[in-house]
This record gives sequence, C-alpha cells and structure tokens, in this order.
Amino acid sequence: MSTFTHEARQLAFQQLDQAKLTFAARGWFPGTSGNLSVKISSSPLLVAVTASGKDKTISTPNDYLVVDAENKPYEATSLKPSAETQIHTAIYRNIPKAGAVFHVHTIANNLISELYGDVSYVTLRDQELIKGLGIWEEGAEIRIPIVENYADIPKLANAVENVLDPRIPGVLIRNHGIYAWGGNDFEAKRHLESFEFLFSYHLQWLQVRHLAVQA
Ligand SMILES: CSC[C@@H](O)[C@@H](O)C(=O)COP(=O)(O)O
Ligand SMILES: [Zn+2]
Repeated sequence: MSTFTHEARQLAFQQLDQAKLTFAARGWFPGTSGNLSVKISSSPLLVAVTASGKDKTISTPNDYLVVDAENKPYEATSLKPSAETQIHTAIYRNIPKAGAVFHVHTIANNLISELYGDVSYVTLRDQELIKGLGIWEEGAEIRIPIVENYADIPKLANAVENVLDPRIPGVLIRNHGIYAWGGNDFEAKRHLESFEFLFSYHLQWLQVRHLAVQA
C-alpha cells in the first residue's frame, strides 16, 4: 500500500516544476546539469526527484518520479532517477528537518569551490544575505564546506554526509556545484538564492578590490 496520496505526489511534482523553471530561467541548469527533490514521507523515506539527463528548461509529463531510501523508484516507471539521488537521500537521512534539496551548477559556485577547495571550506561574513540562510546573529560568520568531486557517487554522497553542518544549509562540490536544502521548497529556494548571491558578491568584491589596489 502506498504511504502517500496521489495529491501529495502531485503537489511535490508541482513544487519541483516551479523551482525548476525558475532556476532554469536564470541559466542554473546548463547542459542538463542539476537535480531537485522534495520529501514526501519521512518514515519510510520517500522523495520526489528529477529524472536523470532531462532538459531542465522545459516541462514534460515525464520529469519526476518517487524514490525510496535505497534510491530506487518506488513505483513502476521507465524513468531513471537523477544519477545523484544518493546525495539527496544522504541529506534527508542526516538532516531530519530537510524537506527539499536543490542542486545547481553555476559559474559562481564553481569558482568559489575551486578558489577555496584546498582548504575545504569558504568563510563568508559581514553580509546581510547570511540572514537568508536563517542565521540572524549580529556579525555572523559562516563556513560552507567544500568536498572533492568524486566520480564515484556513493563516495561523493559519503563525502557530503561527512561534512554536513545543521547550521549551514549547503555543501559545495569542487568544480561541480552546490547542494542546498531547507524545511520545504520555499526555504530551500531562499537558501540557494542567498548562497548564490553571497558567492557572486564575493567574487566581484575580489575583482573590485584588486582593481582598486592597482589604480
Ligand atoms: C550533464 S552534467 C551534470 C551531471 O553529471 C550531474 O552532475 C547533474 O547535476 C545532473 O545529473 P542528473 O542525472 O540529470 O540529475
Ligand atoms: Zn551535478
């Protein structure tokens, strides 16, 4: 017997579609990259996730499916779950309050991950948008973990799992992209947008500062 209703599945698919088209309009899914998920049940863990290799700038009736805790389709389907589904389920397993996980490849998140990859984290401070991550303390400083981009997905998922920090809703994968999450789709989107703003600001700040020193 199914542990969720048809309506719950449809709502999750709609939320994924809305997030997908919004991010696609910003060019956040180059070359079919990126994947998104929304949790539909905690016990057992069941997750609505993007199908692998799809053009994420368009909507079709075959873009999403439901997977279980073993990353296998929960219902009969010809669709293949995202190749990186295991990273999503690792996050849900370790962060029980996570309700949605969004992954995008952007120039800004790739540059930041390479710039600070050798130290395995990037530190950001003195930015209003840190509040967008749900961190409201005065003068907050955040450390976003960075893991190496292992081709072996179980190894990559394990690396992500090992650096999860419940205070920081994101992990960078070096020269690959970011995984960001939140209690629901709205919060995961806010976190992802905040991270991307912080990364772009930081990169532009480094450039402007460099030019100012030269002048
Ligand atoms: C086509 S490049 C990107 C992929 O290798 C992967 O990193 C990615 O984000 C998308 O994989 P997918 O299987 O479509 O979810
Ligand atoms: Zn990816």
